[in-house]
Amino acid sequence: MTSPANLTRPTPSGTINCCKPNNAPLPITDPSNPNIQRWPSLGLTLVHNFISPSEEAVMISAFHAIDPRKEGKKRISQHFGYHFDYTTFGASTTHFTPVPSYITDWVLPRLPLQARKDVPDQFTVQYYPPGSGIPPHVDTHSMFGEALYSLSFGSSVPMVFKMSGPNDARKMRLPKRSLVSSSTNSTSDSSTHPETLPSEQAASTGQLSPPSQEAETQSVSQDEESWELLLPARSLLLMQGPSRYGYTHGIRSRKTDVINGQTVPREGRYSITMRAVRRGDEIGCDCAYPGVCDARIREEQQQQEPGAERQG
Ligand SMILES: O=C(O)CCC(=O)C(=O)O
Ligand SMILES: [Fe+2]
Repeated sequence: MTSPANLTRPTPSGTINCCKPNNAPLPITDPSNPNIQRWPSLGLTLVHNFISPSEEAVMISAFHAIDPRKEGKKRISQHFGYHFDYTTFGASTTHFTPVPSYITDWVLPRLPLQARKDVPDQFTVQYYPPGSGIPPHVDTHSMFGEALYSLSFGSSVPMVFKMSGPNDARKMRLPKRSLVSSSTNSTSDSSTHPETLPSEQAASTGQLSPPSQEAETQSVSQDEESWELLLPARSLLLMQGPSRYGYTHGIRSRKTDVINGQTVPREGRYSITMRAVRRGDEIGCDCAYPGVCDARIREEQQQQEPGAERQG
């Protein structure tokens, strides 16, 4: 399917190129590949038909071979690749869950990579039962490479984007809350969940309104500055630049979506979030969004600690 992504919410004018009728950002279709849409000012790329329907069916079966649950309200996560090490605040070199062949054979070789260091080595496969979502958040800046990938399958869903503001910055400075989704594979204890990064444990800075079950009830706010991007089944979303560092993304918990003017019941959706773990000296961030940057928040908090060395 190559239909254009459906943008159903308005965005404020400003740095984003907007369009009528809904004032939402318009994509540019790659002249040499109609499956690829880009929003250059946001750093977003959407690749339609990234996997085939038969590959999708195999991936769904593989997920449920590990966890048969399909009902319920909770997002279910499975984790593959390198685990986080809370002692080093980086990736463990020993704690690793083998990555399934559907990822190594079908997904990784097709990723649009800017650089070799962007090759993801941490994978979160999630199942969203119908009606469930993920609260708005910014994926941790310092611990992962810039390129964040999300492959959707099973069904389509609108993802909500919103430029972060003071309220998001304030939330990121609150003490950590429960963060865990329902995880079932042997490797999916909360310490390996990418939503529970060391930075969050220490400083509650990993993600905004972290994607906890408790927070699932907290719907993504319906305001004029947010807008939705329909992620079709079998499409790959790449977030870089402003969409990676400055915008929150999330999925509203709701039973139906309005897609192209039609009310459509939510179906079960799967996604694979793919990230490249940063190690050693690579850990850090100098983005243009310090309000929601875990590296900056950590610096602030270190300076506030009694006995911390103060510069100047
Ligand atoms: O399900 C998705 O497409 C996105 C999930 C996400 O934002 C995350 O795991 O950080
Ligand atoms: Fe995310």
